[in-house]
Amino acid sequence: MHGPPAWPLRLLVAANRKERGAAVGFLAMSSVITMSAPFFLGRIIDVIYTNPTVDYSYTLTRLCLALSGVFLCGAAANTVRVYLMQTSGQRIVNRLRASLFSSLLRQEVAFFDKTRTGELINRLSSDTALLGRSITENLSDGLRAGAQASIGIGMMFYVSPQLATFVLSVVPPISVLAVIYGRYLQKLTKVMQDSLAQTTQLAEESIGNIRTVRAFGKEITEIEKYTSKVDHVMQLARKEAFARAGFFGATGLSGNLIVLSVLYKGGLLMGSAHMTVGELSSFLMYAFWVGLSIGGLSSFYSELMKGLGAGGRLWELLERKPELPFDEGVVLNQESFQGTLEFRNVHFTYPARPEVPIFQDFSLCIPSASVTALVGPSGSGKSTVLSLLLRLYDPVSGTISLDGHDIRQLNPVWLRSKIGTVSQEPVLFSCSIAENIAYGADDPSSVTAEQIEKVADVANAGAFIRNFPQGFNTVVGEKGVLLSGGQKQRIAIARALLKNPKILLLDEATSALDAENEYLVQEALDRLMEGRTVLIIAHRLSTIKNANTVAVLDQGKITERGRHEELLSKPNGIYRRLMNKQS
Ligand SMILES: Nc1ncnc2c1ncn2[C@@H]1O[C@H](COP(=O)(O)OP(=O)(O)OP(=O)(O)O)[C@@H](O)[C@H]1O
Repeated sequence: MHGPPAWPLRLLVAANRKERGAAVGFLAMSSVITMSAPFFLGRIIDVIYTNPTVDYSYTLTRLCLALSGVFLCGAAANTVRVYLMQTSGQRIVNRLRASLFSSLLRQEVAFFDKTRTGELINRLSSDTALLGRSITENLSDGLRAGAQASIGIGMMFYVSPQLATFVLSVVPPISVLAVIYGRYLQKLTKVMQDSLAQTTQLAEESIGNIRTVRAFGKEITEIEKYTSKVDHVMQLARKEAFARAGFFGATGLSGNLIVLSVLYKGGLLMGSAHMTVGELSSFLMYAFWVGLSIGGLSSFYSELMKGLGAGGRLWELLERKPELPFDEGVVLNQESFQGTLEFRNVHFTYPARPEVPIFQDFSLCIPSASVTALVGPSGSGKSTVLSLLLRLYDPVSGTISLDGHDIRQLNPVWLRSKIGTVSQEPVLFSCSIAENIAYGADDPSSVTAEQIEKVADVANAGAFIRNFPQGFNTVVGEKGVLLSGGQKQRIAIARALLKNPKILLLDEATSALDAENEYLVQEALDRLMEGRTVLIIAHRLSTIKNANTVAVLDQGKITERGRHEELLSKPNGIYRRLMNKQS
């Protein structure tokens, strides 16, 4: 098991104190009442047996009525206990989910390069529920079984110490069996939850990419892959079922054997007049309850082991410290913030692929309030430059600075709040267009409809949005599938306009838009770029020609830098070759 074993208990302690106290109180009450029943029932039997007292029917009625009242209280206490445990259980699951989600979203981007979405979703939905159930409802049932077993055993000794000693010599072997079974279950659950996580991963990927799956006609392949994953889960479930069946068979058998041995030994004791029939009946009922409670305890134990099996992975994720800081560091004041960016002797490899160097001695200055166009062959690392500026990754060595401050010293949340991005394939959320645009603001709820319409107009998006029947309330579908590429881009530009950042990172679309769309997007981009520090991954000649500087990225470093015409005039320049190839 990972992490300190006491942590599920910590979670439990975190649940509402009053509720917990009340639940334990009601638990004690219902257990005591349930366990007093056999004693009084034994008394009643003795009353029935020794019938010829004067007040026979009066005593019997009174005893039965009193006992019914007590049972009623017991039932009420039990009802409240179950209710409280169920609600506090859900609260713990919710809290667990919220903390896990919050821990996940703070992780560095490299973590998501290595971990798959479906797996994380499974941890969030299935593992949390399993663990939550195991430490609440199950714990409550377990406590009850424990309380009843101890009271029962105590009462057995009270009623007949001789018989009790005889019976209890049978219990230890069953406990050993339970421990072995629990260990096995804990291991199995870990494998099972991992396997379930893989299944969710596969489903998430196929459903999320249904267009690609359909275009390649791979539905059947995907279905087969999914089925085989599900089959694997089934195999594991079968193993668990087998162990469970054996275990429960064994405990059931030993329960019956205990009852039989009580009857046998008790019969002998009664024959030698050491016990009354009422006492033997009470004892039998206690033995029966103890048997049931021990059964309950073993299922509690096995459920707990399952919870701990699922909990180990959750714990790893909950406790994981992001490798890059999330919201700490220096914040530059408004006056000293200019927006000059500089890479100096940067070496970089992706953490997921440390053996492949992307940048070696990469240096580049991006002056404030000017446009720098970045060009270079495909795969040369242009998008990586943008990722490093957003501090999605840290360089292996060298520095990246903003106005002379190493960005590793700056607060990443502040840094990103000053940077706007529009990528080739802008990602929209499956909400309304207005909400998608407002996403750019620090506080989306304070953005007015007028502000949204204004930026949409500046981004040349207002007209087409108003043409939709639902206007700005049109829902764009998952990742914006209900919009065209050019429309998505203009919405992304409006979003960036609303953010109004000093620094702008743009990735120009390579895919050709039609002339009309192209013009509208270009005009919107030009308006967006005005007065900001811009780094643009440029593909279009017009963008390159208009840039204040063109930087050529090749083989992990900037090889040439200057205006378009200057670079073109170099006879053997890489830029010249690149441009020739393009045209
Ligand atoms: N998250 C990642 N983990 C590991 N390697 C990556 C990652 N992202 C990109 N790479 C690798 O880094 C190199 C540079 O990729 P990058 O996307 O920066 O190139 P690019 O110049 O923007 O390419 P293009 O013009 O085709 O978009 C590529 O070889 C790519 O395989």
